[in-house]
Parts: sequence; structure tokens; C-alpha cells
Amino acid sequence: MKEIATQEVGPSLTVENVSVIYPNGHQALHNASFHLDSGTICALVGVNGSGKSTLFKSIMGFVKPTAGTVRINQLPVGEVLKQHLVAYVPQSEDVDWQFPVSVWDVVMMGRYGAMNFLRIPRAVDKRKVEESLKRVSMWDFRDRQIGELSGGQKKRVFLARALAQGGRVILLDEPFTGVDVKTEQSITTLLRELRESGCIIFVSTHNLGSVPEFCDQVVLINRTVLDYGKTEDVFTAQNLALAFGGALREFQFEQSTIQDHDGRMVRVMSDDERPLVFGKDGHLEYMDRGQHEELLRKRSEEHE
Ligand SMILES: Nc1ncnc2c1ncn2[C@@H]1O[C@H](COP(=O)(O)OP(=O)(O)OP(=O)(O)O)[C@@H](O)[C@H]1O
Repeated sequence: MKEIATQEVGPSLTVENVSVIYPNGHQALHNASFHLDSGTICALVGVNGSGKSTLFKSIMGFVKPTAGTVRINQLPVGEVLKQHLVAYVPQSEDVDWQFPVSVWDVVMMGRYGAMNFLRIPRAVDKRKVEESLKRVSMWDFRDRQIGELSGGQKKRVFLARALAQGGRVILLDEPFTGVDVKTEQSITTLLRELRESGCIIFVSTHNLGSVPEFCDQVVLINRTVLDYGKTEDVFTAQNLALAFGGALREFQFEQSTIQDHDGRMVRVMSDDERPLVFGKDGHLEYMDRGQHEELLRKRSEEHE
């Protein structure tokens, strides 16, 4: 297991030896440990049932670990909740879309923590809601009932709620499921801006192909943390085989002409979204489409 290094600058997220056993006796997490510093987009990756939601719930204080600790800025979860440091963008399936609330109401919920018990919005609350809705381009939809939106619009509304709350650690559950490419790009742009402002963006995702494109770091789990760190170090063919076993399609081309002409072996793993291409050493050949095109250009120049 990696040694956990902590820094004083915030926000930081430290999960140390966390174990969760549900009341029915099922152990969902065992000794999970990792640490993230401010200003990062980190993917949480693992098969169905590997404990991703359980880990998120532990960070949000919904589930109490049987052992171990979660700390944000060195503070225990109870204190973190009081300071509203963690914001959550749920999976679509976890929301009751028939609930009779408007887009404006949902985003205002992000301000509840900052209000007194009567929950009467002040000017500052209304301004934050307006700013947040404009930032995700959903201002024109503010009076719509939440159930009357498309999948991508719903995601943006919940992202606006997280912005209105002002959370410094933002947990997103499957943010790209059911959204089109344009919405995916606008969400990604916003997440990058939040990273620049120092937030920790922690994204649970099944879409492995998108991870190298926009995540600096990865936490790989299967009921415990298998590995964590920079994407290029963690997203190796060996680690993904360990985490996903037979759940990924895998192809090997011994005499590949896919991306170079020197006949090196190329290994491709895919979750049927976007393929990941690994070189001979098991490391990713490129991190995003731009780099892939650059690689192709260089190789074709070399062989001219
Ligand atoms: N409330 C609960 N009581 C008992 N067992 C639970 C409970 N919630 C989750 N589990 C079990 O704990 C394990 C981890 O579940 P969890 O929802 O954290 O996985 P996940 O990685 O988020 O899965 P998915 O990718 O399918 O969303 C699963 O085996 C699940 O059945």
C-alpha cells in the first residue's frame, strides 16, 4: 500500500483505511486509502459493485465507516458537513424526477446550508443561484419542472446546485451517462475551470475512454483501493486487467499498422465506448485525441 502524504494547503481529501460493512453483513470496502490535493480532476474507476457509491457516501457522511477515517482539510466528516465543503452531483437514477420542484428550486437547495432554519433566501442566495444557472447555460430553464428536462440538462442543473453551494470537493456520479458530446464538452470545460480554482473534482465513471482525456488522476477500486495516482501511472493495461478482469474487451495486434509502421505489438482495451491503446510496456500510448493525431503525424514523417 502507498504511504499517504498530506499537505496543509486545502482542500485536500484523505481516506485512510476505510472499511464499510452494511447492516446485512456485506463488506463493501476494506482498508481503502488514498489522498488527493487541491486542483485536480480525479476519476473513481471500478466494476459494478466495486464500492464506488459506498466510497462517495462515506465521504458525504451518509454511510459511517466501520473502521478508518475520511478527512477534508484535515477535518472529520461531521465538521466538513457543517462547513458544506462537499457537493454532490447524483446519478440520474437516484433522483425522483416527478418531484414537483422547478430548476430554480433545485439550485436554491444548494444554498440551504448557508441559510437559517426558516430557509428564506436572501439577495446573496438568489444571486448565487442566478450566477450558477448562467454558468451552466440553464438560466432560461429556471421555471421548468425538473422532470421536464433532457438527461444532459438535468446533469447541468445538479452541477449548478453544486456551484451554488460553493463546495470545494465536488463528487460527480457518472456525469456523462446519457449526455451528448456537446454537453459532455461543456461539462468538461466547467470542471476544468473548477480545477483551476483549486477544487477537487472526483468523478465516478464507467466511461474509461474519456478518463485519460480529462482526468489528471485515477483511484482504481475493487472493494479496496487497488492503485491511485497520476492517470498515466495508474491506467496501465496490467492495472485495468486487475480491476476489470474479463469485463473489458481486449485485442492484441502483433503486426500493428494502427498507429505506427514498425510492427510493434499494440494492445487495445475497450469498454465499448472509446478504446484505450497501450504500447509494449503496458502504458497508454496517448492521453487525448490531440496527442494521438500528433503521434500519427510524427510517425508518418519518420517513414517518409
Ligand atoms: N445499503 C446496502 N446494504 C447492503 N449492501 C449494499 C448496500 N449498498 C450497496 N451494497 C452492496 O455493496 C457493494 C458495493 O456497492 P456500491 O453501490 O458501492 O458499488 P458501485 O461500485 O457504486 O456499483 P455500480 O457501478 O453498479 O454503481 C455491492 O455489492 C452492493 O450490493
